[in-house]
Amino acid sequence: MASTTTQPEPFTVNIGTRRSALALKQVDLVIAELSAAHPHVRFQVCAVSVQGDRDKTTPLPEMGKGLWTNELEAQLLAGDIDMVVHCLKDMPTVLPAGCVIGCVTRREDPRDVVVFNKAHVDTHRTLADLPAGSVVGTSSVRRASQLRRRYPGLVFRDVRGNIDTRLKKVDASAEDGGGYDCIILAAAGLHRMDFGDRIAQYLDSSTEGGGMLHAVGQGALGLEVREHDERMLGLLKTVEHTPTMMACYAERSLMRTLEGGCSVPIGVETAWVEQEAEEGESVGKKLMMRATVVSVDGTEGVDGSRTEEVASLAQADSLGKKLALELAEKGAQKILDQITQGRPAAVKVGET
Ligand SMILES: NCc1[nH]cc(CCC(=O)O)c1CC(=O)O
Repeated sequence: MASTTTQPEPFTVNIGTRRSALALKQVDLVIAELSAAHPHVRFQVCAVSVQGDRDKTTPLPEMGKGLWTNELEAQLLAGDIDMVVHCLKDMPTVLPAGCVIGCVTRREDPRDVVVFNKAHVDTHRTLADLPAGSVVGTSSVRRASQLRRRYPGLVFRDVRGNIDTRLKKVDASAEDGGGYDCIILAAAGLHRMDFGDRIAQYLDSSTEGGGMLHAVGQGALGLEVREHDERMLGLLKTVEHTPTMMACYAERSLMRTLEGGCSVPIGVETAWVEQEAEEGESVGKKLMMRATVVSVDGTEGVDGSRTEEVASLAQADSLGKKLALELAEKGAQKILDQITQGRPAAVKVGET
């Protein structure tokens, strides 16, 4: 008797996304992973422009937290779409009721990088090569604050737009002068868009001459679904990258505890560290996390790190909370209160 295997019934999943080239590339990457695991599922991409795409003039810190996510989450809760692919770093640490992060996929390089305008590519390799008064383009308070602290002679100017727009703006500076000597971007976005050849310098805690810590969740993709949608939750389990999910959980817990938002100068770095197994001890996995909170003008900074065994999301959450409380006691809360209570920061991103 020939055995017959019943093929699962095909169905369609509607995936919500922003319209930017990076967002569409990221959805393609996720669909490729999901299709390999679930060949009977069809995927429909539903792209929309969101507040952060439409409003290109208001400085990001003044636009609130859900500028990249709110409209997509409304479609998810209305049942118009089944899932949303977000850049995890753009997701507020508290989600709307009824929404959950179904999974986090394998992380791209989480570091920030330096891209010089074309007039400098043969003479400048690092931020340390820039003379005082050079102009660095970034709309990120986190990036500007940390770099003001390490390179007090540099000038910071807002640069808005998607990756290709920002690359065009920095390259236009080579022709028309003014503009930017360099801009700061995420390695992940450039790698995914095949612009890796524009990267002159990677920035992290080990950068000679001064680097920076990346944004919470940077380089990772968060796949958001309705909290009781078991079919979607089941699909996503097959593309989850657990080490990334746990590390990002710890990072988001730190930011949630410090009540930061996407536009608050908090930087993090996480790494899984092997631990020597003591005689007879089971070898667990330890997660090292370092974090920094810097005043907008770069004159004050609080840094800390903590390493703990993390084998569950609860332990990841606890690590983030503990490090956040350590930073708060060391003075981070005072810095954050100055920013969030609307006290005019000494210098704002966008002022030259
Ligand atoms: N809204 C900006 C944004 N959100 C996510 C990324 C990079 C990709 C990622 O972190 O996964 C970027 C671009 C940048 O910071 O250069």
